[in-house]
Amino acid sequence: MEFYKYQGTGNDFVMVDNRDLQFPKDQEIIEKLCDRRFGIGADGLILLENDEPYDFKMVYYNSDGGESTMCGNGGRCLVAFAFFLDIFEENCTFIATDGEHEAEIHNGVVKLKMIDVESILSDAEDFVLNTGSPHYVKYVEDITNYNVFAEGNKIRNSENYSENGINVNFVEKISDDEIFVRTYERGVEDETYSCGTGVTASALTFLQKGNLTSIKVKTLGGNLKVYAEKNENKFHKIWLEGPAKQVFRGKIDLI
Ligand SMILES: N[C@H](CCC[C@H](N)C(=O)O)C(=O)O
Repeated sequence: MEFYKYQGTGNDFVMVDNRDLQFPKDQEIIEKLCDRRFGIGADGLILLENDEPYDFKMVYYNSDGGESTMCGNGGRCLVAFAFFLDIFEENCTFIATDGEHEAEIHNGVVKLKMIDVESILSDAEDFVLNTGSPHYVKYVEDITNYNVFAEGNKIRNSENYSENGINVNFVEKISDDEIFVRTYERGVEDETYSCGTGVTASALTFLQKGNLTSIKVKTLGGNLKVYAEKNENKFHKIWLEGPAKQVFRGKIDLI
């Protein structure tokens, strides 16, 4: 099987052109392909499929092999992959588990439209919202020394969230228009170098307090930007922008 490896600010994915629908959608095979010792190694695996009238369809799996909800960085990488395959020229639309998305690519930077966010809930001083995947957002001090794995694992497996899981984002304000986000990801069950839907969720909790319509977001794997328009406590016209790169391509036997 031919595959491509992409990364979007360090969140990395095995990409497969599955327009012939030949890929075996088997949890053990996908988990093995994502294994960093016994397989290709990735945070997730993404299938590109056909789905008229859209330019393509996104099917996303976490590295535990389970099919999951929307992946923002994966969506950006899939747009770059579809562009590489000459599926579209500059702008595209695709369908994913959370609905349809528009996107554009310029010089390796992908701008992806995210779904509208109807509400931001509170859990004590923290926030809970869904940006295509479920996210918990907690503001902390000294984020570079914060124990993201231990604290993220605790919240993800706590009574309120253990059944369906949740991605846990830790945020520190850097300036009036920049935050730093680190994320413990559901289905990877570890910290990833960035999480697109998590960066989006974190950005919205920051934007809800002021009048900004965009914010810069630093992650371990690189820098992103989030644009959003507020309408009371709802957000729309939400865009996630950042680089998406093809790292290598290869062939692998699936058995
Ligand atoms: N692990 C997430 C999906 C991928 C999210 C992340 N990689 C992103 O870029 O949004 C979940 O199961 O909810």
